[in-house]
Amino acid sequence: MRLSRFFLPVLKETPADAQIVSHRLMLRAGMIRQEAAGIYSWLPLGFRVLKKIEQIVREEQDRAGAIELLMPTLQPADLWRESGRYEDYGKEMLRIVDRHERDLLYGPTNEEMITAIFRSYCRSYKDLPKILYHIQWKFRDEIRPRFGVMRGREFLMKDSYSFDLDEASARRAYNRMFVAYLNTFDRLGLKAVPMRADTGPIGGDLSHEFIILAETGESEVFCDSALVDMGAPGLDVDFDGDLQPLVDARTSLYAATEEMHEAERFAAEVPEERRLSARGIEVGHIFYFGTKYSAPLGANVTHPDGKDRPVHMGSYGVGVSRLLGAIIEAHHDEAGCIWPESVAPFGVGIINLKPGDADTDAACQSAYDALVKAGKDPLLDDTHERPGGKFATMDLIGVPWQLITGPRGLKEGKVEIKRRATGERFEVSLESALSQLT
Ligand SMILES: Nc1ncnc2c1ncn2[C@@H]1O[C@H](COS(=O)(=O)NC(=O)[C@@H](N)CS)[C@@H](O)[C@H]1O
Repeated sequence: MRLSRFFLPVLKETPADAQIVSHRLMLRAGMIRQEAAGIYSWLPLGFRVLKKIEQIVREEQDRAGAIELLMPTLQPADLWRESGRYEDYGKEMLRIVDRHERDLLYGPTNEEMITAIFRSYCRSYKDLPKILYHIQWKFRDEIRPRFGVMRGREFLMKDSYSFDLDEASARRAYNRMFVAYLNTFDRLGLKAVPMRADTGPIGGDLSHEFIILAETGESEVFCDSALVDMGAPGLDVDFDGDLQPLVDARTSLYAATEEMHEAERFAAEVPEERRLSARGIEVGHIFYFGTKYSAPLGANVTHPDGKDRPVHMGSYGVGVSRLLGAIIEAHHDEAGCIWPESVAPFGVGIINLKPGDADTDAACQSAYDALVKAGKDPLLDDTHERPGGKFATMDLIGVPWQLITGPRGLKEGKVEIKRRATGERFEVSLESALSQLT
């Protein structure tokens, strides 16, 4: 992409009302634009990152055996009357009446709808187990949307739903998602800690939140610090095998959100030097809630003994749009974002220090062509901005590598590459720069 043809409305000044660094940087870097409280347009740079995050979430769901579909954002109120949540959900629910005076709502989550889909087609234990998921926009009329996309009103969520014969089988689905989440957040460059969590409006009696430790996080959490560096299970995990030991290794160590925290247990179970209390960002939340929705909605299957019983279910959410904020909170410096290569909007930023100078233009073009060919998705700053401004913009938008070319360096056959995450700079020939970057 050539910057002169892109659409990157960076802001010179820091927006006053943005209280946390991820919100400030997303506005300054021209990634989002607020259209209303908690409702954003995703400008090209932010949208590129959102799609990369979404794709990694998708790949790890598929690896875990979940099947993707897509449900609408709008839902009939009658479904929620069947489950009894239409009234309970309260003011966070955006209720809509269509031209035929029918009650609709903008879905905050999809337990009812996915259960209605399941009950329409699945009647036998032979149809189980199933994990179905979609990646779809949700609406929750938060009383105080804040921190940019971190707590929006319209936000993108991956929500999966599992259907099993009984609790034992449902726990295997829960374990699949637990492991898939650890791998997902690891691929996003995040250290996510699974914590015992409250089940809230979703319900059930088994739930874990996946928390990124960050001082600007809204959640207060307490855990055994040994959990933080435990690493992810790895992409070669056998999802058809017994995942319980992997899950037990993590859930046997103390980790709880504020609502679930038990100070005495914390003191008794965790050696003092490993007691970590911190603030964190909830990027995922998984639940097992048995027949909470399948019973009222009549989602029954015939068991091998011929008896009909409601299926056992769980739901598993990831805050896809929230993850942009979480990744910036975890990876930034005073100059701007520092995107992990897996989700960076561009792989390499080429800076032409003197557009119009034949040698420099030629060097930039050949670097650009080589990087495109290598699938590195380069951004070429071919604008007539002064060099200082070019460096500042490339640092702000957080592209992991910069390739800087100008007439002086080229005279000595040199270009400069800079690693954004560490600031390291290397003066090398264009050839060796390209062999390093491709
Ligand atoms: N207002 C919000 N803005 C941005 N992300 C949000 C918001 N509310 C929730 N999320 C994200 O969505 C994830 C799942 O939301 S949830 O309420 O915990 N779980 C569910 O809705 C279940 N139906 C899981 S499928 C959360 O872990 C969080 O990362």
